[in-house]
Amino acid sequence: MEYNLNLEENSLREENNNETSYKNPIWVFGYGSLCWNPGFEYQQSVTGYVKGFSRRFWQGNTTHRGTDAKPGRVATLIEDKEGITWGKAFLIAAEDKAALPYLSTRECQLGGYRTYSINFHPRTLPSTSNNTGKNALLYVAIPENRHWLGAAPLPDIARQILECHGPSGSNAEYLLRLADFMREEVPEALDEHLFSLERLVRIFAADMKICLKTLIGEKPKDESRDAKPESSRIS
Ligand SMILES: N[C@@H](CCC(=O)N[C@@H](CS)C(=O)NCC(=O)O)C(=O)O
Repeated sequence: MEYNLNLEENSLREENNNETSYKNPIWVFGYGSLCWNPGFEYQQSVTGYVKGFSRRFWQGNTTHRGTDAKPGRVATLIEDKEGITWGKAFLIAAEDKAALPYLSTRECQLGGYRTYSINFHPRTLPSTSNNTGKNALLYVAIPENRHWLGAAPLPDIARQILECHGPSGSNAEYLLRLADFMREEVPEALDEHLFSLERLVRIFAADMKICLKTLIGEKPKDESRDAKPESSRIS
């Protein structure tokens, strides 16, 4: 699958993976672990969405939620003309010199993602008048990368997620915290792929008498400068 990298409103515009500083504050849009575990300092965050893409657990991962022997599955975006993907955008201060190098290592070097820019639509901040949203960096794994796994039957993906674990924790934590983020932040949004996987993981865990609470552990602390304690409901 080739991404149409031309400069249409909803397309991805590739950026230099190694760009580490910008003259102005810059938005980074997260739609996977960045939603609940950004791991970098930011000035503010806002829930929002991107158009023209859907989220899929089609990216393999051996450095955070899996191993070389048993790769896990993490989120990426695929082109979908009718798609809307909700996530969270983080504003990084222009003088911040740590966040982008951190993200480049975490996402690109370790995860096989590439850096793009896209228009995102904040839910609460006033979008620009012509409703094109705000420009943001985001990290997307495309099929040509070395970790790509691609589509598979949902039960197979769910079993893989339930079985895998890596240096950052269980693959199940990754899935369930993202589902939790969506329920808490965007209860009205439907993400059939995400919630079907969550349902299957919960069913398989019950069948195998796996305690998900133990598998998931404590939620990472928020790095925002005005961190508010967040409820982390995992049952
Ligand atoms: N780029 C997506 C996905 C990012 C993602 O999930 N990356 C993984 C694999 S490189 C990661 O950083 N995981 C950290 C973790 O699982 O705690 C996002 O915006 O959230």
